Amino acid sequence: MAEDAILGFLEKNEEIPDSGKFADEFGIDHDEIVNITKSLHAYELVLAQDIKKERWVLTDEGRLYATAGSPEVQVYSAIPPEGISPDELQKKVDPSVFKIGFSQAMKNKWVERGKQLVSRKVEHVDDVVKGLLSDIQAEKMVEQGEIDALKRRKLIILQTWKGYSIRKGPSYAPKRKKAATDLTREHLQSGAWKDLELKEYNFNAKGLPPEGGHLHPLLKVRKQLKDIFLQMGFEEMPTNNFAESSFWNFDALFQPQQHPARDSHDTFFLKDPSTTKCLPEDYVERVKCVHESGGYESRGYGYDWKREEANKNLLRTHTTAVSSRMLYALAQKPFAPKKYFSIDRVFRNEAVDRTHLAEFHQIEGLICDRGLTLGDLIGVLHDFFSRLGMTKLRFKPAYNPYTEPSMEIFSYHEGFKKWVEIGNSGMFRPEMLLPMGLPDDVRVVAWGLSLERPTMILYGIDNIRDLFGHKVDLGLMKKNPICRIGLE
Ligand SMILES: N[C@@H](Cc1ccccc1)C(=O)O
Repeated sequence: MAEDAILGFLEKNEEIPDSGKFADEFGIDHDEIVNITKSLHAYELVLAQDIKKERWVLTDEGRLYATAGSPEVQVYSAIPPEGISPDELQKKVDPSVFKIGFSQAMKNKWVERGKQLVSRKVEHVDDVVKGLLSDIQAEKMVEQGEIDALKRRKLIILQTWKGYSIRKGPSYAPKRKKAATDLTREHLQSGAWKDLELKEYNFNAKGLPPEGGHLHPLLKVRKQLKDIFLQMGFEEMPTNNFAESSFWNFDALFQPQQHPARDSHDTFFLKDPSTTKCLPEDYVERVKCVHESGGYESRGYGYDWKREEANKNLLRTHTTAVSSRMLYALAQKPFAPKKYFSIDRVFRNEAVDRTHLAEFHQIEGLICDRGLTLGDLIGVLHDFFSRLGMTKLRFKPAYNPYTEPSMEIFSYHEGFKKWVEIGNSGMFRPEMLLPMGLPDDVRVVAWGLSLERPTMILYGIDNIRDLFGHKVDLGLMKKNPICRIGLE
């Protein structure tokens, strides 16, 4: 509308001498005229020249008096012909104008103060100030002396007004063709493409920054944990076999064959191949013996151990299966102390809910050395978890078939204001280590935790399913751009 008005006016007239007056005449907001003029000027449809004008405008206070009357007249008018006590008068006048109004009215000698009463000194007053303010509002000429007085009373201020004088430019046309940014399907269908003016490409414009990859929260926390283990001098165990035999997953860990965890309700057994063919026979024999009748100062479980049960293949239910293989391999060589860790996927046949999934990740650490004690385990757990930001730890006696003593690990969560269980730990039993062939003064302290639990705590996620598949919130991932932290 402003554009049509300007270009249309210049079709018949030489010049718009003052954009301000033009805006008033056509009833268009001056800011709009200014914006359109700038754009028309940039495309040389018009030539615009700056004009600056200074003019007096009313302050907020000035605008108030221009309608309600000056404070001195407000005070004068509040005084009845018979006079009034100062207290009464004060009650009748707006408190924001009373003081200035009263002193101004005294100065003008319109009112006088007797012993008890304030009374009018003149019969009639003109509101000169109000009149002057209205004149300034209407941009009428006002004498310099009056201007100075109003300025001193902060009722008016000088404002610089900026506008343009506008003439036709070299590319003037009564109507501007809008340059299209895209060639659309509509342009093609309607035939408008034929005389379409396309906006030129701006090769200097900054493009959208390209998005690099981002680490999934689980990968990010896995990386942090891996770094912690490496800083503490741990070696990573090979964890690539999700499929494992019951032997390494349970039997080698002195987990009896009737244990409920070995039920198909808790464990996924493989159909094909359903059994393993390759186990170290003499070690299997020692494991069978320790389950059935003990040895190494143990009484064993006293049941009939079945090879078929140990042969059954399954999806590993914990990464302690990896640890049992590693410790057995270690026992086959002259003894050297070791610190091992693993972080990988495990599987449990569990009902899925907001805190359980049928597959998740386990973090496992173990230290194998002569003469280790429970104190060593507690010490290393404090070191490990404090590197994750968990400094307040508590331990609770627990039971695992393969550790004695065993401890659940709790950490105080400042946000939840409570102790939350974060892992499980213990010292591997002699019934597990001695059949492997480890020297009898070698002790192994170990602990395990899920990767999902600390990730959920760190990212404030309360449903484990939000960490998997299409449910992962991209906003969450965008917190971890790969370029900054590096892919492992
Ligand atoms: N394997 C145990 C964790 C653990 C590892 C090592 C020692 C003690 C406990 C679990 O699945 O919960």
